[in-house]
Amino acid sequence: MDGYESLESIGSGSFGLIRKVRRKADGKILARKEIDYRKMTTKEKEQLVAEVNILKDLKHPNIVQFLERVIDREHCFIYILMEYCEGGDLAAVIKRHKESSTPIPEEFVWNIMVQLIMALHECHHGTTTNEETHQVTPRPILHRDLKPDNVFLDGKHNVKLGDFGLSRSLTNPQKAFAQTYVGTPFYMSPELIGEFTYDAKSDIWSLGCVIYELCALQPPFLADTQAQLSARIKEGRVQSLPGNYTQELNQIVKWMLQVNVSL
Ligand SMILES: CNC(=O)c1c(C)[nH]c(/C=C2\C(=O)Nc3ccc(Cl)cc32)c1C
Repeated sequence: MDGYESLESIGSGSFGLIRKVRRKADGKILARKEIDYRKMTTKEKEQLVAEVNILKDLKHPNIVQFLERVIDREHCFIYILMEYCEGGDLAAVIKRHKESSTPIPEEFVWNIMVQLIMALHECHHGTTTNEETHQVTPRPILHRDLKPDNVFLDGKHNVKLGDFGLSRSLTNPQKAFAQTYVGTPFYMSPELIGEFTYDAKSDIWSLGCVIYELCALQPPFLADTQAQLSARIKEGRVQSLPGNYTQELNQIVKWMLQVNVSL
């Protein structure tokens, strides 16, 4: 990694820490995920390969841009260079507003929601084009771990969906078929609890949880145990947003958190 100057650590992602770095050639600031693969299981290494293959195929203004992957075999490290998001993650935004007891402005919530819908549309309905044949193929990708910690902000209020460490590419786009579920329990969708399967609707459910949390400054479903949380999620009873948010926003969140919706 001689071409980069290491700066401070800025967080942790799937498999490793995230560090701010400066590219020596042009001074550009980037984010670098640093992964020590000595301790990784075979399955984790496969998951990491899948993450890189998914990330490098995704080019969209609302998805963190992958730049390059570097393998340091001498020290058993893999480095993933990605765009820097100076605004940090949404979890920190929620924490700041919760600590100061100030609601997040509705305008900001709509802005986040629209941009995350664009990012998820690119994941779920994106395509790849073969350079030789120019054949266009659907390339459905499930994020599977959408949560405030995985949503980042650049310096211009642009929203960037990040950390595809648990994402999956659906090889057969006709079948929105199941994938084994992993991810953050608070944002687990009802279909996961039942059959532990995952499809595009589940990312929409997680989006509903993120938007709800931006407004209520806490997740829509809370419990002390996984069993209690699962029961509450399957029941699907969601409190309305705080009174300062409009009925329109309330309704959209309720639609995204509706149990047994078949798209
Ligand atoms: C306290 N840390 C931060 O404010 C922060 C900042 C300024 N940037 C980040 C994170 C990322 C960042 O800046 N670019 C990223 C690309 C991919 C992933 Cl998974 C994360 C990032 C974070 C967590």
